[in-house]
Amino acid sequence: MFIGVDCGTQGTKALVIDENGRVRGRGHAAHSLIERDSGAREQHPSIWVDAMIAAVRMALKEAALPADAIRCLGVSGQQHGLAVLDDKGAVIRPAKLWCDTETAPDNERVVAALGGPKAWYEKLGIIPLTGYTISKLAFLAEREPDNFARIAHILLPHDYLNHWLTGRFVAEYGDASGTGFFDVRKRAWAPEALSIIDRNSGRLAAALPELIAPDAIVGKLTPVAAEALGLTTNCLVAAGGGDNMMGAIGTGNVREGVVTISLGTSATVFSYSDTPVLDPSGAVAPFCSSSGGWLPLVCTMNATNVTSGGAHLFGRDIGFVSEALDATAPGAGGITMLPFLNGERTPDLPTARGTILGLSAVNMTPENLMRAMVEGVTFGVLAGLHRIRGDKPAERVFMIGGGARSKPWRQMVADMTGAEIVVPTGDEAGCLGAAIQAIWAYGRSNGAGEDIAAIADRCVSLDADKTTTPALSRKSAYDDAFGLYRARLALVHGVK
Ligand SMILES: Nc1ncnc2c1ncn2[C@@H]1O[C@H](COP(=O)(O)OP(=O)(O)O)[C@@H](O)[C@H]1O
Ligand SMILES: O=C(CO)[C@@H](O)[C@H](O)COP(=O)(O)O
Repeated sequence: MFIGVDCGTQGTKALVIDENGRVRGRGHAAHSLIERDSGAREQHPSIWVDAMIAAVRMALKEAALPADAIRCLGVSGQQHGLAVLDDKGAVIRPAKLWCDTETAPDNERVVAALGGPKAWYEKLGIIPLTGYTISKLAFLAEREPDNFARIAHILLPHDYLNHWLTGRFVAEYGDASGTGFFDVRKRAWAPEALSIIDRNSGRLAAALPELIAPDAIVGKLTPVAAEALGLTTNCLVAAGGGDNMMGAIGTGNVREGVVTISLGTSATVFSYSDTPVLDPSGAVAPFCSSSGGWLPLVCTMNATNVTSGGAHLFGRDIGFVSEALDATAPGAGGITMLPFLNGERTPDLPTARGTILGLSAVNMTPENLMRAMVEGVTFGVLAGLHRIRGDKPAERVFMIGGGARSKPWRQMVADMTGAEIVVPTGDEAGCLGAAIQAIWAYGRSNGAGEDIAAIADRCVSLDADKTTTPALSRKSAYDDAFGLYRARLALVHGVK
């Protein structure tokens, strides 16, 4: 038996599976979020640990297995967050998250310091956008010098959890490729990027965790971790990775041609590649996969935070998202929402805020407004899909994340993209991917040579009830609404 844990923005999920991917138990615990008007979005790493313990214990209880049945555990984590520890291993301050836009001026400074976007593209293959880890380090150097001076360890969220589980400081390529101090072509740390932040960059370079391969074992659970989780110290911990990298594995997106859309707090679109995919515009993130290749990805910062916020605003629960979509027609009666509540990464508008356009006395209903929020989020995904696929339409797309639970939202994505939408069974693709990677790493540690694609083929199955066929009759209404969205985006923000 294997466990996959996914530390997302709004909560931690856990899944116990057998070696064929059959789900034996599941658990969940919510996270709180520190939000400030400045664009700050932060979480204390201790809440990730507490939520992981609660989610794993819940999943184990449902699985009703003895503690020693679990061979290996893998952790998937929200990307880009910065956890900094001092030389005693204590957390210095709350982690700034992937959706933190307070660091927008720091990112501008970082990009300029190496010679601008073109120089970044040529030297490291990546152009930092607000949200990547490097601007968070620059923020600490500039605005919190006392905290900055104490940094002895730099960790991403899943690295922090791996450290708590095993005592080791390690990172793997996929998640590390989203830091901005990583050379995505060479798959190695890039200390020259750290020298932008601190002339004494040797100190920061020494604070980086050791890089390990995605099929490596980090170590065994420490006695403290084993006791807290209800497992034994024989349980191994796999490398884990960023949540999109694990979502890729959990949808079999480990070979070319597969496309995945994730509707979590963020929305992402990604598709595996055997070779680096580098974008001189910076809009497609040139990340590495956690299965041995690369994972070009487009991320928008505003997805289910917008839709759940909307439902809350109307005094309703999350079911209102589906109800409103069922009650209204494509185009939301002419209302467009530019949903940039957190500022936005794609398009690159970190200091933007949300806008609603096209209201009239007739169309201004809670249902139309809710639909405009969902459409605004989904148009961002559609634009991302076009960037990833160019003019090659996708015939089939995996949809994952909390938003994939909504039937009419799945239909909307099918209708807009013209693709058949499929959803993996088990509901939690990030957890499933982490557990599949754990099977892979456990096998390797025992001398087995099974390929990750073969394990994914065995473990990923489709939830037949959720397969959704596009309705061509709605396509032109969505094309018109997308045209209006783009025109209004250009009008308000001057971008295409
Ligand atoms: N049936 C549903 N319809 C629409 N949205 C949903 C539904 N179920 C869950 N969600 C949304 O999914 C969110 C959680 O998604 P998840 O992928 O777990 O996010 P994260 O990984 O960022 O924490 C919830 O906060 C909620 O907004
Ligand atoms: O920043 C990115 C990807 O580059 C986000 O996708 C985060 O990884 C957060 O994921 P969710 O909490 O939305 O799953």
